[in-house]
Amino acid sequence: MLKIAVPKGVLFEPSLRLLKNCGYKIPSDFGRKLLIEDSNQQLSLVIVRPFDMPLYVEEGVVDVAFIGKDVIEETSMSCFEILDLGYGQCRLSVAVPGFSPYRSVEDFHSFIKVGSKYQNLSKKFFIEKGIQVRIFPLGGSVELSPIVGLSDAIIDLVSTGNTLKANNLVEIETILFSTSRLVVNDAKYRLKRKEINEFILRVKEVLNDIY
Ligand SMILES: Nc1ncnc2c1ncn2[C@@H]1O[C@H](COP(=O)(O)OP(=O)(O)OP(=O)(O)O)[C@@H](O)[C@H]1O
Ligand SMILES: O=P(O)(O)OC[C@H]1O[C@H](OP(=O)(O)OP(=O)(O)O)[C@H](O)[C@@H]1O
Repeated sequence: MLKIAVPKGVLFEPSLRLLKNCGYKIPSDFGRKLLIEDSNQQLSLVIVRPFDMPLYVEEGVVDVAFIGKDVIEETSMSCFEILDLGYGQCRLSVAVPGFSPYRSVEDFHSFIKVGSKYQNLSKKFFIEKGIQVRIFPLGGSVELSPIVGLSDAIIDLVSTGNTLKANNLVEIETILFSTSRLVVNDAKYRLKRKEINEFILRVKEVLNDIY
C-alpha cells in the first residue's frame, strides 16, 4: 500500500479532491483522524502540517507527499520533486505598511526588522541584496508585525492580496512563486518504483484532464 502525506490547511481540500479524481475511495467523513485509508486499501493518507512535511518525507515515514514549493525551498527539503500539481498558487513577497517610506527593497538602506514565517528564505534574500536585517520568526498572522511596530517589513505568502490590502500593506517585491508539488522520498522511490510510478501516472492523467 502506498503511503502519502497530504498537507493540512489551504492545500488539504484540493489534495483530497485530486486523490478522489485519481479514483481512490477516500472516506468523506473521517473527523479528526490523521491517518486514513482508502476503502480499496490502495492508499494510506497521513495528514501533516506543511512545515512538518519534510521530516515525514526525509525519514521515509511516507513514500510520496503533496507539499507547497515554498516549504520545499524554505526547508531545503531532500526529496525528488516529481510533478507541479498546479493548485495552491501563491507567491512569497516582501511587503511594507502603506505609511512606510519604503517602496522598493533598494530603499532598505540601513538595518531593518522583518517579520516572517520563512526565516531561511528571508535571510537568503537579504544576504543576496547585501542588506542587514533582523528576522523575527513568526508562526502566522505575519501581517500584524509591521502594523504594531514589531517590524519594518514582512516576507509572507500572497495569493489574492486581500490580506495585505485589509491590513494596509503594500507588496514591493516577489521572492518566489509557489504551487503544490508531488514529491517522493529518494530511497522509497527505489524500493517501490513500480507502485510509485503507477501513482504518478494516475495523477498525471487527472492533471492532463484539468489543465
Ligand atoms: N493564500 C494562499 N493561497 C494559496 N496557497 C497558499 C496560501 N497560503 C498558503 N498556501 C499554501 O498552502 C500551504 C500551507 O499554508 P497554510 O497557511 O494552509 O498552512 P500553515 O500556515 O503553513 O500551517 P499552520 O496554519 O498549521 O501553521 C503553504 O505552504 C502554501 O504552499
Ligand atoms: O493574498 P491572500 O489571498 O490574502 O492570502 C495570503 C494569506 O494566506 C496565508 O494566510 P493563512 O491564514 O493561510 O496562514 P497563516 O496562518 O500563516 O496566516 C498567508 O499567510 C497570508 O496571510
